[in-house]
Amino acid sequence: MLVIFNPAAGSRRRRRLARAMAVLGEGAVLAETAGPGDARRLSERAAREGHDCVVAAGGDGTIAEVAAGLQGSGAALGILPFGTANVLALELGLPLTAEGAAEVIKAGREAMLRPGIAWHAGGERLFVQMLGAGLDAAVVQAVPPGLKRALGKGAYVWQTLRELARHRFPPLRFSADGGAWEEASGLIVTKGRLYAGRHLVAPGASPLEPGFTLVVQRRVGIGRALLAGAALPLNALHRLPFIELRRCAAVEIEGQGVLTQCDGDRGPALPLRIEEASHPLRVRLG
Ligand SMILES: Nc1ncnc2c1ncn2[C@@H]1O[C@H](COP(=O)(O)OP(=O)(O)OP(=O)(O)O)[C@@H](O)[C@H]1O
Repeated sequence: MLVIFNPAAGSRRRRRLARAMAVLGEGAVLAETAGPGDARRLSERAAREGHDCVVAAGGDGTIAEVAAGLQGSGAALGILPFGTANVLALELGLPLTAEGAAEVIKAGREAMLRPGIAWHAGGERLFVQMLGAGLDAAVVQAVPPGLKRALGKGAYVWQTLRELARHRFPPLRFSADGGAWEEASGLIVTKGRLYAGRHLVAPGASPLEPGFTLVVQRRVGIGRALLAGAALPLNALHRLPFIELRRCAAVEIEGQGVLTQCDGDRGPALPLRIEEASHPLRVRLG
């Protein structure tokens, strides 16, 4: 088993890693990332070398990179949720303690995770939880890493307020399952039901099921964005009249000057097409 550790994810990481490694025992080998892209390269190599399980020790961005490297290999994904938001771990009901998460990996029970793939001009990008286009992506791309380490999720709230002062809400266009093109101010394409931690955005959705839920934001300006920000922690975003939920199997998105985020990290430039990854992935679950 290879454990791929992102030392830049979350906070209080090394002590937690040591506790998890103690539970995983001598069969677990540790590798550390030095920057973006490393987790994918390391997991690809681990799968080629025949590791049966590759563990992502980090946040959703690290998990997505490890999952991308394991595509089609048959190796299982393990998760040590050491990130800031840890949305996938919350979604799957994994323990957030180092020891608890390591016990789950060791126990070996599994389910099939069904990631999404965004095809874009530069290639493909796998995501395990969601891709967002619009204001949330502008926030993700602008949040200073130091602030994220200091404030955790609070850094996103702070950055959203700063971003609202300058965001122009450029419109995007999307087409779901080959249907007519529609306009929106923002779009979340999510596999799961949670967003930015434990906040409910797509009731009933699961990253273990095929397909996506579109969280379509219509004609949003500063007022509606503030309303959405207030509704999110109350798990009431989907009840707002300018939010529409829709299930689909594939979606195309385009838009000038609209940014994207993938699992909480900088996403690819538009236009892009999102569909199901061709290979589901074994994931260790409690
Ligand atoms: N050694 C490193 N130094 C700096 N950045 C790194 C390093 N290794 C990986 N990264 C990058 O760190 C970024 C953030 O990682 P990750 O998403 O796992 O943590 P997080 O943002 O704290 O958690 P979450 O996504 O759950 O909020 C990823 O884009 C990853 O590519």
